[in-house]
Formats: sequence, structure tokens, C-alpha cells
Amino acid sequence: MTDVASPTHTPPHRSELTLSPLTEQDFENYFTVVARGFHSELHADDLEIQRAMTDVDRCFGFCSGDRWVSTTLSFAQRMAVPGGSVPTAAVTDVTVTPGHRRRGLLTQMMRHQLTGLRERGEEPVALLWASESSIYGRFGYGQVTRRFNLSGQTRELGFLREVDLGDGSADEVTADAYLAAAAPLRETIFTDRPGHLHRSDAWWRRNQHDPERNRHGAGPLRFVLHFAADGTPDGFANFRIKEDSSITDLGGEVIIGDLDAADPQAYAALWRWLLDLDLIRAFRRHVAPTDEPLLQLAANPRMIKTELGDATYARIVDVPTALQARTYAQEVDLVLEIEDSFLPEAGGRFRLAGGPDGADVSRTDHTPDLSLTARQLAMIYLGGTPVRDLAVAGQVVEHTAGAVQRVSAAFAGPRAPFCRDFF
Ligand SMILES: CC(=O)SCCNC(=O)CCNC(=O)[C@H](O)C(C)(C)COP(=O)(O)OP(=O)(O)OC[C@H]1O[C@@H](n2cnc3c(N)ncnc32)[C@H](O)[C@@H]1OP(=O)(O)O
Repeated sequence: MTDVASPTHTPPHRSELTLSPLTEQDFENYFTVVARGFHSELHADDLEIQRAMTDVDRCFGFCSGDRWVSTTLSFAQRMAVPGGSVPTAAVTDVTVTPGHRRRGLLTQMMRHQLTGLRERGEEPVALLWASESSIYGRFGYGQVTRRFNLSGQTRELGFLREVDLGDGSADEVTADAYLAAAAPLRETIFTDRPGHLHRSDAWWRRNQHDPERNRHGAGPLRFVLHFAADGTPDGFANFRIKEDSSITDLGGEVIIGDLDAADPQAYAALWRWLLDLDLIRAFRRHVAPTDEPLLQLAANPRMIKTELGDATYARIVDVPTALQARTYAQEVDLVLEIEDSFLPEAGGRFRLAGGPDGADVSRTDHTPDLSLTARQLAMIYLGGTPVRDLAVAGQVVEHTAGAVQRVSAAFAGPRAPFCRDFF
């Protein structure tokens, strides 16, 4: 296989395209095409990271002769849901070469991928970050997590007097010390936050990978742990510093990536440590949860600028298995009608009988209480968008009075869903 057209290649309008699986021998070519699809280049270190994360059997694309003209793959992942986690196909690296765009290749790849997931029956949910928010709704993907891009001036950001920072302390550590403490800690708090993705060793390696070309003028990644009163690590954050006179002529900016803790005091203490760095005047956290506690800690929250953005999009491939994977905030027993125009076999009527201990979900012929599309089901799945919001916008059909309220209350999650891992 090659990654670009040869001088004697067949032009797009005369190409015969075949949907092909990736083979081990073609790995580098394939990821060269992926990189070019995002107007980037493939670097040897990225390829190594990719190899550690990628199952070749989950990669495919269209070929014209011996050339890849489209790509996509998925990782076998687990996503936290209220009350547990669900096996999830993390879909990424979707590209179609410019000469072949708008001829339906993405549509065919999506159908092939989703149908394959249904047939394999291992992952009832697919998940992706969309390059453009208008693309994936037509395939039944709905926005399932959102994010805040937070920024502000550090000196002006005092905490409320009553904020308790606990009896521990935070300190900068090496990358290795960070990994050794943060990886097991994150594992214990992984399911606290719906939307979180599990981090295997390969995903941690990717998280720590920090080539200069990806720093955009900022310094290297640095690491901080918070230690509880007894010395046990109970929180972690990573950050980098950007010296930029256009941001502030008085000092640099701290750009925060990971930030998580086992308890609220440790979380607040980590923020305080980051905001109190000497010679730093500004802070930014590009991917923060929409219920970011900083907003509750600040004495003057108006000083925090928040920009709301979309984050992950989910696609429910197997309704009963996906809905049974989570618990429900309140007892609920009703029939949902899911209209799935892209994958009709996945839609239909389902009785959901559930509560805080789990749920039974099965196909039924009974009259529905509420009708919604596959995209809307994905949107409400983790509780980030109450179905009430869709009803207010005239987007769902309530057949039984009160069904919207009951579903909104039952699907509510323990915290705002959030995904920090871009893939
Ligand atoms: C999960 C991820 O990896 S996200 C990354 C997606 N990839 C990129 O952004 C890389 C650059 N872009 C591309 O490679 C391609 O343009 C793709 C993959 C986005 C689209 O591939 P195509 O083969 O052109 O899509 P296809 O022809 O199947 O289009 C399907 C529909 O989506 C629409 N569509 C496709 N791309 C876009 C877009 N960028 N913005 C809005 N609508 C789009 C088409 O108009 C079409 O609409 P229709 O069903 O109403 O006719």
C-alpha cells in the first residue's frame, strides 16, 4: 500500500474503492494517511505511541488500488457511567482524502463500523470527539459531555474565607513519581465521574508524551501531587507555563491539564497551589468539567472566564445493554421508543425498569411513554442533558404526561459528565 497517489494512479472519479482491513505491514502507511488527513505529519515517536494503543483489527478504510483514501479505527475502552462503567468503542482518526470527499465514504465507514460493533456485541456504546460538531448527529451520535475552557488572572482569584484546604500539602514531583501515584489513584476515582475514560498504561504514556512541537510555545509538562495529612497521595495535576507578554507583561500563564483528587480539600489545595505560583499572573484550563469546583471556591467568581464547548459524542449501538450498564437516580418504569434512522435494527421500543440498584431493559410492543431519536438518547445517556431540555426545545414527543419529568429525574447523574482524555 502507499499513502499518496503515484503518477499513474486512477483519478478519484474513476477509482474502484474497496473497504479493507489494516494489516500490520501497512501500519505506518495508514497512519501517514491519518496524519495528512488532519494536515499534520507522522513522527516516529507518535507512531510508537500509536502502536502501543492500537489494535490493528479495529482499523480499516477505503483503498483505491494500493492507496488508502480513507481511514477510521476504534480503541476498546471503558467509559464511566452512573453506578459503574460500560465497554465503549472509542472512535477516532476518521479521514477521507480531499479528492474523495463528499462521495459518501464517511457514511459507509460509519455504517460498517457501527454494524460491526453490533455484530461483535462487546461494546454497546461508541464514543468520539468530533472535529466539527455538525458531522456526527446524522449517524446517531449525540453530545454526551461538555467542557469549560476556563481562564483568568491568578492574583485576583481569592478563595472564600470558609474554604477548607485540609491538613495536607502539594508538591512538584517527577513524571515517574506522578505516574506511580496518579495512575492507581485515578483508578480508584475513575467511576466517580460519568464520561471518564479508563487509562491503561498505553493511555497514560500518551497522556505524558510531550514533544516540543505540541507545546505551542509553552514549557514542558510538569507534575504536582497533593499529599493527605498522613502523607498518602490523594490528588494530582499536571501543568505547563507559558511566558507570553501578550497575555500579561507581569508574568506567565499556568496552563492546567489533569486535575483530580480523591476529596474536595485536596482538589481545592491543588488549585490554590497552581494559582499561587510565583511569577505567574494568568491561568487557563482548556478542558475543565462544567461543574468545575473552582467556580464554587472563588470569592469573586466573576473573575473566572468560562467558555462552553462540546466534548465527547456518544452513539448507543445496543440500547438494552447500554441502559442496563448504568443505575438510575430514581425508580423508573416506562417504555421508550427510539427512532434510529441510520441503524434501524438498533431502534425500537424498550421497557426500562430501573432504579438506584440497576435496571432491566427489554424490547416490547407496548405503547411508548416517550419517543426520541438515537441521537437524543445518546445526549441524555449520562445525565448531562436532561430530556426536559430537549422537550422545552420541542425536540421529543411525550405520549404519557409526566414521562419527561420521570426520565429527567431518573437519568440524572451524580456529577456533570466529563471527559478529559482527547483521542
Ligand atoms: C472522530 C474523528 O476522527 S473526527 C475527525 C473527522 N475528520 C476530519 O475532520 C478530517 C478532515 N475531513 C475529512 O476527512 C472529511 O471531510 C470527513 C471525514 C469529515 C467527511 O468525509 P466525507 O466522505 O466527505 O463524508 P460523506 O460524503 O460521507 O458525508 C456525509 C454527510 O456529512 C456531511 N459532512 C461531511 N463532512 C462535513 C463537514 N466537515 N462539515 C459538515 N458536514 C459534513 C456531508 O455534507 C454529508 O451530508 P448529507 O448526508 O446531508 O449529504
